[in-house]
Amino acid sequence: MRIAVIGAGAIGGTITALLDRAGHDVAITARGEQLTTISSSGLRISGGWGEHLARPRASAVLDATPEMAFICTKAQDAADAIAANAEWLTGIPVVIVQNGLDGVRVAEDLLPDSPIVGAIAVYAASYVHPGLIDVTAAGPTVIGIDDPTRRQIAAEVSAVLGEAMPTELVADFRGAQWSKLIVNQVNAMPAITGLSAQETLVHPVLGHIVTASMREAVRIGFATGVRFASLQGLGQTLLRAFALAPIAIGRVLPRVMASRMGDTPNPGSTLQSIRRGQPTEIDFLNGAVVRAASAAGLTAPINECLTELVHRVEKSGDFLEIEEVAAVFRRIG
Ligand SMILES: NC(=O)C1=CN([C@@H]2O[C@H](COP(=O)(O)OP(=O)(O)OC[C@H]3O[C@@H](n4cnc5c(N)ncnc54)[C@H](OP(=O)(O)O)[C@@H]3O)[C@@H](O)[C@H]2O)C=CC1
Ligand SMILES: CC(C)(CO)C(=O)C(=O)O
Repeated sequence: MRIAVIGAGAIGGTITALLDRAGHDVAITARGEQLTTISSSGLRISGGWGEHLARPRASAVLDATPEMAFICTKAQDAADAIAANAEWLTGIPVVIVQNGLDGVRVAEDLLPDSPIVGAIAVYAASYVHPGLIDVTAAGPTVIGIDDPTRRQIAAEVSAVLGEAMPTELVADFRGAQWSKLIVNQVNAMPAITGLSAQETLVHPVLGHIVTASMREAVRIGFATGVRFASLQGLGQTLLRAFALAPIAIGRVLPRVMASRMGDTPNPGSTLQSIRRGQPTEIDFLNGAVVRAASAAGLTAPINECLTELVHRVEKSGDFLEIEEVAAVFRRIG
């Protein structure tokens, strides 16, 4: 099948390489050194799904209409990326592989004549350098079948992607997005400290703060009527217990998440943006929790503080020492 991937980073690179390995004709949009390298030497994947050197067609924007497309940018870049390729994306299934809550709506607004399918990557990948993506933890791609008019198309997307990597269908995509938003509570601390997600989750002080932010996000979810769908072991029942439990007991959850990430250090996608000097997605992660709280007349001070600290590191380029982070959170209680 002729498939396009927009965004040649960790997730777009992984999808491209694995679809290429499965025998599909893949075109990828890329920029700068990543474009030059993929065009000259191909795109290599390593890690959880083995090694493969893919030879996709690479260009700055698409130049033909594929039969299916995957949008794999960070949330803040999706609108520009879709707009730049819109003429080639009209009328075909477009799959938005993105964290946060907004991806499907943004794509639907820009591509009213294309069936949009929401997807969530539940694996971890790192952009190592131009031409090389490393899968640090394998896992499924969760695909939404919540819209009955697009259920068949979502099933086709799952069948095609399923030839390349594991997929799961989920009826409550919004609930799955919220569960992933809770998982993404692990992203901020690596971006603030420069440490891996595993290091921050097991650290006595940083892990405590992540547990508190996660619990705050879960509580905001419940307070605003979210039904958490089952994703990575998280779901309504476990998260209800987590929301009520004292922090000392809740600490188990981030520790379990760290052990599930395995031994390869996972920087998370937010620290990867910081390392490349790019704007982060934090306004769509912890920031989404703050907005959900505010819309319901509530506050989410821990998520607000984490969002601000990530923006501080984004601007300065300097990571915070653990003691500095601890002092900030002591002040907000
Ligand atoms: N990495 C991970 O382990 C996981 C990531 N996710 C989610 O997947 C999504 C993608 O993340 P990830 O792959 O890590 O992000 P990356 O930053 O690695 O990749 C994003 C890619 O999009 C490209 N891009 C940015 N703007 C445009 C544009 N206007 N037109 C075309 N391409 C553009 C970037 O190019 P350039 O570098 O030139 O700006 C980059 O290659 C995010 O929502 C993330 O939260 C979900 C699960 C795990
Ligand atoms: C779950 C996690 C942390 C996997 O890397 C992720 O979704 C991300 O990096 O954005």
